[in-house]
Amino acid sequence: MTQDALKAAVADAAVQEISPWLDKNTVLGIGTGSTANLFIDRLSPLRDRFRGAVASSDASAERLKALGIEVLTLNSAGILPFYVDGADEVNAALQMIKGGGAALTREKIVAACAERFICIADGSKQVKRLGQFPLPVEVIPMARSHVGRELVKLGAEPVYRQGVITDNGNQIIDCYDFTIDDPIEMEARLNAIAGVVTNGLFAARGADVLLLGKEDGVARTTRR
Ligand SMILES: O=C[C@H](O)[C@H](O)[C@H](O)COP(=O)(O)O
Repeated sequence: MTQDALKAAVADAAVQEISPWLDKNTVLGIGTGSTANLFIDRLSPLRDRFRGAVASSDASAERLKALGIEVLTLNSAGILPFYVDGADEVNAALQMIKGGGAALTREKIVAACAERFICIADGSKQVKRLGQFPLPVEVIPMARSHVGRELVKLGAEPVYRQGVITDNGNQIIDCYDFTIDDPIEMEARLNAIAGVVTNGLFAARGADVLLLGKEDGVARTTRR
């Protein structure tokens, strides 16, 4: 199976996962990226069964609207029953690295408002140890060099993601060759650097359910 077929399989599985819980008041949290896009596409035939969605990026909001799904602001939506999103890496504890598409900050905010985070990913995203994928850090532009120096002190090799401006008007630094022994501790340490908006470690608040696409089917794991 191709990677796209595995992504499509987990998008289907996520629709099945949430479908029994939909009603006219349901507002869903929706992530960003190629896997989330496939989920959005599969959600559109069900649009009359739920109220709408909060999107974690302008791109996802546009896709939802184009398919006739109402997009609400997070402030008007309140607590969301589900947040469905992809990941760049996910470990056995369902902690993740996200932000390959630069949407990490809004993803973290929408996920924080969700009762259940459903991570949908093809099998290539599963890792024993987080950090082979360069960890994205969103920074206030004037702080970029300062944050870069602090990241070097923490053992990372920071690389400015040229030409990328986030939906929040900020910049991204990717951390290469980064040893992450304790994801929860590192998530907090990085967020404490002045000028960091957030980082792509989703460890303190990992996923609650992982739907992982493999050759022999979709494996469902819940957080222990
Ligand atoms: O900023 C982007 C998000 O964190 C994505 O969820 C992540 O990069 C995975 O994207 P994809 O489903 O395209 O692999």
